[in-house]
Amino acid sequence: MGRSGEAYPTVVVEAVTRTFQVPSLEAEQDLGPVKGAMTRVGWRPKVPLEALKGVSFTTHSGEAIGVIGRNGSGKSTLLRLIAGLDVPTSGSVTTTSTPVLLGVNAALQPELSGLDNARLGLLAMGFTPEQLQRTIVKITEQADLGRAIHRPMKTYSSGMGARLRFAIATAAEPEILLIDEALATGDDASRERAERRMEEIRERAGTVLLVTHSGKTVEETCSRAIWVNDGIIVHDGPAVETARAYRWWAWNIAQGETEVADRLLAEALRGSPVTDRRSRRRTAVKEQG
Ligand SMILES: Nc1ncnc2c1ncn2[C@@H]1O[C@H](COP(=O)(O)OP(=O)(O)OP(=O)(O)O)[C@@H](O)[C@H]1O
Repeated sequence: MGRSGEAYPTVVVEAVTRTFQVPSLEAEQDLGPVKGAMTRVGWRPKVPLEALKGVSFTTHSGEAIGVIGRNGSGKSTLLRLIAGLDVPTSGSVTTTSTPVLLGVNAALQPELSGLDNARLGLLAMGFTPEQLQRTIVKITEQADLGRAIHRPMKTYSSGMGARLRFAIATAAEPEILLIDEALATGDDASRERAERRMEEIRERAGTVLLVTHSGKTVEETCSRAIWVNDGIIVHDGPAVETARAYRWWAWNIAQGETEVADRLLAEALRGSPVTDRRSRRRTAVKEQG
């Protein structure tokens, strides 16, 4: 929120598309008799892959927004575009300040200790030596790795690495924090600490965008959620409502109930509330009993 307490826009995504040109064996089949000659000279036919097909939304100060969707739906591509690590094929992304992207693969050095990685991370983010001293203490507390902070990062479990990355990225107190699945690997205690930290960032009028497959994480940590499927936004609304609609759809996919899933997707796209018929049936049975 601004000084007046009003929420203000922090990220504006307008009609964004992103098309990748990807080599495809399928396209090679279509070449017919010239296929052998063409591929022998090292040429590989490419097909366009539309990872994002016209996505628009605006985030505001003080919002924590979950971006949910199944594998390959376009979530990470969207986050990379907002971070400025990639450019849209068409459309635009505008941000009020430089976002900090915290990814599971954030570039930390496996041979260096957690502490040295934290120092390097802060220097890369432009911290002065005095600021660095103060912030290192905060990172050590947030990561809560005990003496392991002095060990090389290559000896860390994936959850320990995730905790350190989260602590480094949030120490910068960014106005816009982008998190790609980093909370998924932590245990309950570290997830709670991470959630508290996200809450602090929101309270300082920051915006947090969290990419995840987990509808549950979104319900627990976010105020709003954007459900992305096949490069388009299916639903953008309150976190609990959107995450439940997504989870119910994903459950039906997992059960092989594709017709129900297709109907739910169509309803969500139309903006109508997605009915959880399963829970309604259970309630009815309970009432009868
Ligand atoms: N650099 C790239 N080159 C070619 N195709 C890409 C590239 N990055 C992403 N894609 C494709 O774009 C689509 C969306 O990928 P993206 O990584 O954004 O999905 P996601 O929703 O984050 O998936 P996941 O949940 O599995 O991480 C996928 O079909 C993927 O194969």
